[in-house]
Amino acid sequence: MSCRTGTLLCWHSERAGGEVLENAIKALRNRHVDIERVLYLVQAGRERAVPAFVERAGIELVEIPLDDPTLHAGIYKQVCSLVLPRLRGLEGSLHINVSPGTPAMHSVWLILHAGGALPDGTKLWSSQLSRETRRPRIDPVDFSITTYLAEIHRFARCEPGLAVYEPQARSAARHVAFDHLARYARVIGAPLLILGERGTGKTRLVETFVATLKERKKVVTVPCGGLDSALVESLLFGHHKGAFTGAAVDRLGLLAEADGGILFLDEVQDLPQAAQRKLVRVFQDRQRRYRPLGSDREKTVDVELVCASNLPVAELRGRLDTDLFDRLSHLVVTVPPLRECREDIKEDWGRVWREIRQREDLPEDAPWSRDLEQALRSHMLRGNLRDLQRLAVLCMAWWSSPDPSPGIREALIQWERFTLTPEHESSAHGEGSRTERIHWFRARLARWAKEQYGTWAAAADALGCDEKTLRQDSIYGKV
Ligand SMILES: Nc1ncnc2c1ncn2[C@@H]1O[C@H](COP(=O)(O)OP(=O)(O)OP(=O)(O)O)[C@@H](O)[C@H]1O
Repeated sequence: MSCRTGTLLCWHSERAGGEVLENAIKALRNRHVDIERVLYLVQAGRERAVPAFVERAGIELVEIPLDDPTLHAGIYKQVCSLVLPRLRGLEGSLHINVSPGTPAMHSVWLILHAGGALPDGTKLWSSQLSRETRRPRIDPVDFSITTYLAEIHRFARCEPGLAVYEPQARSAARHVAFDHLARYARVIGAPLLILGERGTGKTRLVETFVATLKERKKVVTVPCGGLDSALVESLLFGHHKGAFTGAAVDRLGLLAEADGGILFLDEVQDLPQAAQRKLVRVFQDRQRRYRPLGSDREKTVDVELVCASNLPVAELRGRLDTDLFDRLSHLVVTVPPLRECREDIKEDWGRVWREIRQREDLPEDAPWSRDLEQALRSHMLRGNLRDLQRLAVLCMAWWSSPDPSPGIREALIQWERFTLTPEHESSAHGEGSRTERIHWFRARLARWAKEQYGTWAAAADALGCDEKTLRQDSIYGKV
């Protein structure tokens, strides 16, 4: 039988030494898995305990700094940042010997596996010496738990070009939102309402995460703001030929089109009142009954309802039919604005960049510099992901090689000059935390001075500061 080739991941065993690794490789070969590459993980500072053959055999030694090898969180964090990146673009299969190391090290492999963080098809193995024969053996670990994280990762791998949020958000606000989303999306038959400012990615979340979590591939998205109120009922519920003037042929309607999937009403507050009332009746019981226009027979569909709105909940209550609001307000998730998720901003920026980047001469990974970091960490980002998209496009337009810094600086100035939120929406004292307001004020002052005195040098002179400070200030905050 031919051998499959693969990569083996294994912690160094303090107790049993290099034998564990050698035995695991042999035992895998007996199972027709030929290990070509080994990532041998050793706690930083313990390298001297690593057997000499590891170096001779060209094994990749990965030193992992750990304050305490019994703490799951520390191990998890280090493995995510030091080991997982090495697995990108892996050829062949991945095998993990979960046996060596502390129990916490052991369980982190299981957690990563259940969370979908490892490449598809990764195999977990448990190695030991057979009690009877004293020969090495290796057994598959059956740990086929799947979590919503695993499902989302799988989705992201299927659609690599599409930017989707990382399910393991770093910020508390996003983490809580995704946790709620995962719980609520799994409730079958209950409408889900997703709130959030413009550009927080609600539509994409529904079409990806929510669809995956609900295990429904089809999502029929209805942008309610653009519907013609005279035709909306026929559009949603369908009609029979001759139901009204102009109904020349039968129309199935979006509800029927969504059968077996999700009907997603985006900006639900813009749905005309009559259609809202009719929807309440459709979703009042599990049978989802409705009557197409001009028909005397009821139809039933199997549809999950998801709605989204960028209005705050109090305002939405005022805009929606009372019964529809009551129906929709059982399961509500608010996607936080980007300014409340600063810890995630670098990843967000990276995803936006990769999705927008089209030219081969631009780097695949988003640029990152002190200027960019400061701007992204202090800008109000009222347009959320769309602000990042605008910055990415500007950076691409001003890109300069081989040193991109001047172009990025210019892009930041242009970015700050125009904001996606109209001026009157921001208060005279800025918005957000004290630090954010101070940045906002400094940015306005710097730009005002530049306009007033003509050049950065003259403006700095007039304000009694250095030019560099003033230029830096100008790219912070929101005008
Ligand atoms: N996780 C993401 N990472 C990067 N870009 C994203 C992500 N999700 C969505 N986008 C992009 O951000 C933009 C805004 O996304 P989306 O339309 O889903 O937001 P929204 O909250 O529905 O906005 P609106 O309320 O204005 O319709 C889209 O152009 C989309 O391509």
